[in-house]
Amino acid sequence: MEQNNDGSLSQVRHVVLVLSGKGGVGKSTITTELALALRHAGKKVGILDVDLCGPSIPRMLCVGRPDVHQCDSGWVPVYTDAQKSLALMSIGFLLEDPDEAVVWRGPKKNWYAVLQLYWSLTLFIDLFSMIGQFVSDVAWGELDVPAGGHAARGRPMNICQYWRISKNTEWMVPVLVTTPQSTGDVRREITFCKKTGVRILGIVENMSGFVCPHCSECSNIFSKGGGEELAKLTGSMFLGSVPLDPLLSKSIEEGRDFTESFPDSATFSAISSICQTLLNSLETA
Ligand SMILES: Nc1ncnc2c1ncn2[C@@H]1O[C@H](COP(=O)(O)OP(=O)(O)OP(=O)(O)O)[C@@H](O)[C@H]1O
Repeated sequence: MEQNNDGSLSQVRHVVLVLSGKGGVGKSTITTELALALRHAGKKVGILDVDLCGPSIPRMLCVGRPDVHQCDSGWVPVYTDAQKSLALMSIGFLLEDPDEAVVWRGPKKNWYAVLQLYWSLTLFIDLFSMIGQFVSDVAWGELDVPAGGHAARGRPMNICQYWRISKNTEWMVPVLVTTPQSTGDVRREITFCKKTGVRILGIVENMSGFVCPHCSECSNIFSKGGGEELAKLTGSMFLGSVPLDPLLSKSIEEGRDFTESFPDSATFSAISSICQTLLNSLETA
């Protein structure tokens, strides 16, 4: 397994894991938008979507459910552009129906019984170590930044543990996504990262204020600044905040590239600024 790991990720410069303490706070959105922003910055990027509970990144990038195949070095990711600068591999590509129970498509079908068993017992640990193997089973080729492993909610840290076991801790650079008020859940993830020696790249506060679709003014409908506060409290870097923007959710629903469609928006500036801070931290690490 380790050999495989080294092979498939040997030409990948950085691995950034996008985590949160709970569901629905915008892991997929932040992963997708950061990947697109990195691509705009001229980087070659890959996304690994390991959200078993509802892989949504293929929809966000408008790639549907292509038939994926394996080459000698693993699963061949799907490229979202002609220049092959944004690669995507999603666990959803291997499922019969991503909207239904976990049932692998094609050759992975023999996992079905095992997965069903683990699913019903909610014993995710072995399931996630299998996801860890999935990470190393993708033939990424040469990439600057795979912006995520988008980790499934629930037990994302099992993926970190897998990497630790694989002696690749230096790749583990989590970006933690929080909403302004749900910082307690992320705090637990930070504690875990610190205890296990996993380096934290920083915190992103998502849904930070609401952008009015009529006048574009941003109002703080919830409290603001929880992410920055948490960063200070835990000695982590604050990467920036992204507002709740109806134009962003519309772009995501329609599979359109927000960074291309709304380059003059404040939300785009926020995403670009996070992307730049991320790149600087990765380069100076
Ligand atoms: N900044 C934002 N502006 C507008 N809509 C957003 C923003 N962030 C997330 N959303 C919307 O919120 C919903 C949940 O986001 P997303 O799927 O990215 O969360 P998640 O943490 O990946 O969820 P899950 O844990 O279920 O996988 C989506 O409909 C997404 O379009």
